[in-house]
Amino acid sequence: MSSLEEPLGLDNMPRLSVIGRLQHCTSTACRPRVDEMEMSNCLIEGRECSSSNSCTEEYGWRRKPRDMFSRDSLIWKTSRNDRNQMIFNKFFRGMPRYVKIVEVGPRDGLQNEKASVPTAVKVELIQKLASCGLSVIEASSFVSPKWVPQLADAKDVMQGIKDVHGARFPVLTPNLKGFEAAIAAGAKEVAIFASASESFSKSNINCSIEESLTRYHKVVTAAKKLAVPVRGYVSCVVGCPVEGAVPAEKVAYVAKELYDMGCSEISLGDTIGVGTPGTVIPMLEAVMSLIPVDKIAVHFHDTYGQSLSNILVALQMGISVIDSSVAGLGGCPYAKGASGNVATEDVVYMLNGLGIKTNVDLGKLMAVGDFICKHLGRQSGSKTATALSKITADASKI
Ligand SMILES: CC(C)(COP(=O)([O-])OP(=O)([O-])OC[C@H]1O[C@@H](n2cnc3c(N)ncnc32)[C@H](O)[C@@H]1OP(=O)([O-])[O-])[C@@H](O)C(=O)NCCC(=O)NCCSC(=O)C[C@@](C)(O)CC(=O)[O-]
Repeated sequence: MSSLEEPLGLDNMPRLSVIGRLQHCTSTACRPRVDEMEMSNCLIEGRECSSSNSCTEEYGWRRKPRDMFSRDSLIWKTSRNDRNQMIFNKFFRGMPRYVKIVEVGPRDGLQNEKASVPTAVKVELIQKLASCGLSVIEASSFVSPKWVPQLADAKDVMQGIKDVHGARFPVLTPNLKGFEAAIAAGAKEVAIFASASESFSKSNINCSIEESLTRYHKVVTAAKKLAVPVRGYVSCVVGCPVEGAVPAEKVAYVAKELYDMGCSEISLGDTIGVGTPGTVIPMLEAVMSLIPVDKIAVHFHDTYGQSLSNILVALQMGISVIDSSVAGLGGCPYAKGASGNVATEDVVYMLNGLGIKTNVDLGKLMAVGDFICKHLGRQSGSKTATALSKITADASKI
């Protein structure tokens, strides 16, 4: 594989001298405009910044490129490792060293498939995913088969994976009935799913937010008695297909309710994938003001191609649990237009490039994506898998 095909890691970041040369490039197209360099007001992340101090401290490279990269400058003289460390500190401080990926393909991925996937294929999919090093794989849902017929075989799936080791296999439970069925089928972990939007709560689980919280309280109480960990989802954390923008305070409220009732982890779902860093950051800030960051997971759908940028800001904010779906499978039957989850392959590729460990074997994962896509008769939703499969037949070397 050529160097271009590997994710760019910190060790192979372009040297600052190269960036410096780019800054000095004489073409008018790329030379910083004098008015950009000299003006006392500059625009940072879309907002006006009148203080020249904050601009030069935080974004000095924008205001004074020549000084920063001149041959006499400190940066020019420091060793390459030191320079990379400086870059790391500037952009990646606070990012986790290890990220737990929660693979939701067998549940979120398959719940929206038109064609019914045979139980044996689901079981094989889960086995293969576990062999990639994924430590948490959401296996199915114990929901009403009238509502989600695609997962009506949840009990059989649990039976089929009872001898699969090395990963945890939580399942979704919408009520006590689902919880009891899940436990009887051998589930050791469950997830409950509330919404930050009233309309979506009604269409997804046929009750209001408050009613769902009362229902979930009963599930968590029953789970506590059996020492079964419960994950709590909040859907529509940025936007709702019916109501539009969802206030961050509402998301924080529902997240806190789930946390206070005893959920061990809160996954924040951008169900219809409308979030951008511009809306995700304030939403995460609101939740993080009420819940410890190490209890928060992010769950992005890639409808508008924003997932990776949203994940990057979540990482920068210290979040270390990311939900994703092999081959980008997925979508919610009750959220019209919602596309698949962010592809696990794309997440792993980005995390590899950032030097963040996941313990997931990308080559094996691509093969699993290939396996399920062939069964579904569709192309992979992963850009990484699509690109790398064209380049190398031996993906295990990645
Ligand atoms: C919540 C209910 C059950 C309410 O559904 P309901 O119709 O209001 O419930 P009900 O209590 O009136 O029961 C109706 C029938 O369902 C049965 N029933 C009742 N509960 C169960 C159960 N657990 N398992 C099996 N059967 C069940 C019950 O026994 C009865 O059967 P009948 O007497 O008519 O033969 C229904 O709305 C439902 O199952 N909804 C689930 C919908 C779903 O799975 N949506 C996708 C989840 S994805 C998501 O939420 C987003 C997420 C998590 O991925 C994150 C993100 O992307 O944002």
